[in-house]
Amino acid sequence: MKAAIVNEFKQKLEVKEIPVPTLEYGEILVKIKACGVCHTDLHAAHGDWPVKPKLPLVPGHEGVGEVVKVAEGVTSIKIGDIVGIPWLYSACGECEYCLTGRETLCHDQLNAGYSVDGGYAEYCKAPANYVVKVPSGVDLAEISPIFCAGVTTYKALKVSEAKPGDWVAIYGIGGLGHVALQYAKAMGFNVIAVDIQDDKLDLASELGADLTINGLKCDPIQEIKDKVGGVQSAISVAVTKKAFEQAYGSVKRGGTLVVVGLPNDELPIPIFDTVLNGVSVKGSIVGTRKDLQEAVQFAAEGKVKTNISTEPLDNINEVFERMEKGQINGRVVLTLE
Ligand SMILES: NC(=O)c1ccc[n+]([C@@H]2O[C@H](COP(=O)([O-])OP(=O)(O)OC[C@H]3O[C@@H](n4cnc5c(N)ncnc54)[C@H](O)[C@@H]3O)[C@@H](O)[C@H]2O)c1
Ligand SMILES: CCCCCCO
Ligand SMILES: [Zn+2]
Ligand SMILES: [Zn+2]
Repeated sequence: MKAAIVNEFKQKLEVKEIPVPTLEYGEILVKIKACGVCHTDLHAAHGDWPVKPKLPLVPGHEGVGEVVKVAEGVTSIKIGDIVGIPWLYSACGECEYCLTGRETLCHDQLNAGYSVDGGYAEYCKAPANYVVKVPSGVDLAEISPIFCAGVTTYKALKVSEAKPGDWVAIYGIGGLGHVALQYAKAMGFNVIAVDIQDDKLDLASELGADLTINGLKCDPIQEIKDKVGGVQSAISVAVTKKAFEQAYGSVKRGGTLVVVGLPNDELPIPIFDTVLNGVSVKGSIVGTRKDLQEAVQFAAEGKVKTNISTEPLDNINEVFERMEKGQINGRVVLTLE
């Protein structure tokens, strides 16, 4: 099968023929139709983070497609089902986290497109118990980004504990941020979109943002204080440290910063201000299978619409170059025949 392979960090991916995965007990084989390109895939290809991915690696954790084979032990999925293979590829199912609805914190989890091969390929295998079904009648390229960008930002908004009517700021209106603001609106929040590129902010306005701020043209902290007195929650899904510092400074007393974006950097948090203002800082990683089912349902009902452009798998290196330059508005989705 055709696949895009990371052989070495910071080198171009190689698109070549590799064997179709063989199934083990409880696994399914999915013919991938579409796979969104998450900035995490670029971090993986660059070896940006302290925990490195396997090499060689087939990236991709927004892969969706048709089940073409099921192994012994599979009961929940059948041939012909349409499913997605998310970041949470598998977990142990037995630890304190798996037993309390926090499987994304499982120490024994595997991650698609990072610790095991993912969706940048014609076929991808996965444990049947950790894929999530796609409702019928849904466009596969459009639903693909929900399998990471969607579930991650939906979960982050839940983690923020904002209430309907609260002001919420989304820093970084890229693949994650452009769906984050839609989930926020659907959940009843007032939304401020912050980015450093006007085309992203134009998209944010089209998608329903109540206020947009270009962080290069003014100080978002001051602007947010002047306009709404600070936000109850700030969700940072940007890729540079500056956004996280600004997001922290935007949060009003008793509010929450949810850290989602993953520049390999530090976030200096002022101790005195954090205590005096009773500010919470929470990390949030993807979402559980249940969160994903809910996030998919929002999209299937038209409450969230991904802004996508499609590219063939062969163009992945050009797509990564554009992503690195911040030239992708919304999400690029790789399509496979
Ligand atoms: N925690 C998780 O579970 C999780 C899940 C998915 C992605 N991520 C991470 O989230 C980050 C974003 O992913 P993506 O696919 O949306 O990336 P993207 O490249 O599509 O979007 C990043 C956005 O950040 C904006 N940005 C950059 N600097 C900024 C600044 N100073 N202020 C405001 N905006 C700024 C860019 O203009 C762009 O719009 C990545 O680091 C990715 O690894 C984390
Ligand atoms: C810690 C890495 C989290 C990445 C989630 C999928 O983009
Ligand atoms: Zn991702
Ligand atoms: Zn576990």
